Amino acid sequence: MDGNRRYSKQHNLIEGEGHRVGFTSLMSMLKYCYELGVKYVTIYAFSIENFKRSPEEVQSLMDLMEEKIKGLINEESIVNQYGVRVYFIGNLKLLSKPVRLAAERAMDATGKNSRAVLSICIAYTSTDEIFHAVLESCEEKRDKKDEKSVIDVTDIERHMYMGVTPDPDIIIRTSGETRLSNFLLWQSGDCLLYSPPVLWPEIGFRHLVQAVLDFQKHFCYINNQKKIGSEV
Ligand SMILES: CC(C)=CCC/C(C)=C/CC/C(C)=C/COP(=O)(O)OP(=O)(O)O
Repeated sequence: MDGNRRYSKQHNLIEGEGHRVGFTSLMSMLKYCYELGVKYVTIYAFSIENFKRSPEEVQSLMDLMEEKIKGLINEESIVNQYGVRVYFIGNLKLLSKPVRLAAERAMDATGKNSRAVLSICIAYTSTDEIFHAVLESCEEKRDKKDEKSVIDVTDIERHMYMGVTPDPDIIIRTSGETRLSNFLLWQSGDCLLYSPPVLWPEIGFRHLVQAVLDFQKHFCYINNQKKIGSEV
């Protein structure tokens, strides 16, 4: 969700307002996704790197997160309207207690929803996720005194925070940026990156449709290549 602060500046809004408008865009995009039948959506809401922003900005973002996470479990929220199970993904120990508790409550409250899955990456970076997964895999081997003492890829994947969802088909990053910024590096090997030239608060239905069309074009090409036996 790139570009919230630039949107604030461009529209002479007070600092932090861009993130509020960004949250409204997020809710609209989720509604479009669920209406189109997208079952898994993962959002990059706050990276471990984001903790390096000014203490005031971090605090105001955490306050916003707490407020919005609590709102997610209201009866009329999109999450409940569409039967969405929510996961918070990342190094949740790094969050303040109120945000962590709100996240845990939202995961509990939506635990029985099964029509779609929303994974919210918060205090997340991909390298941190991979490091934790490798560490936990090694500890598991050590504790179980497994005769097969070497870890393999399936061990690491079982311990990924993202183990609750399949690998993504499309990553959408706004404001024309084509960097992954430490997001889903392990999971995005075969993924389309779509980068519309708008700030996150300006994203709309047409961008989602374009992303899906690009994806379909890309995979038609790959499937045709497979049919004629070429290397992809
Ligand atoms: C509960 C829940 C899911 C809440 C989400 C709240 C929300 C909209 C968070 C976005 C935070 C963020 C760092 C956005 C990136 O824009 P930026 O600050 O990097 O903007 P810039 O690219 O213009 O600097």
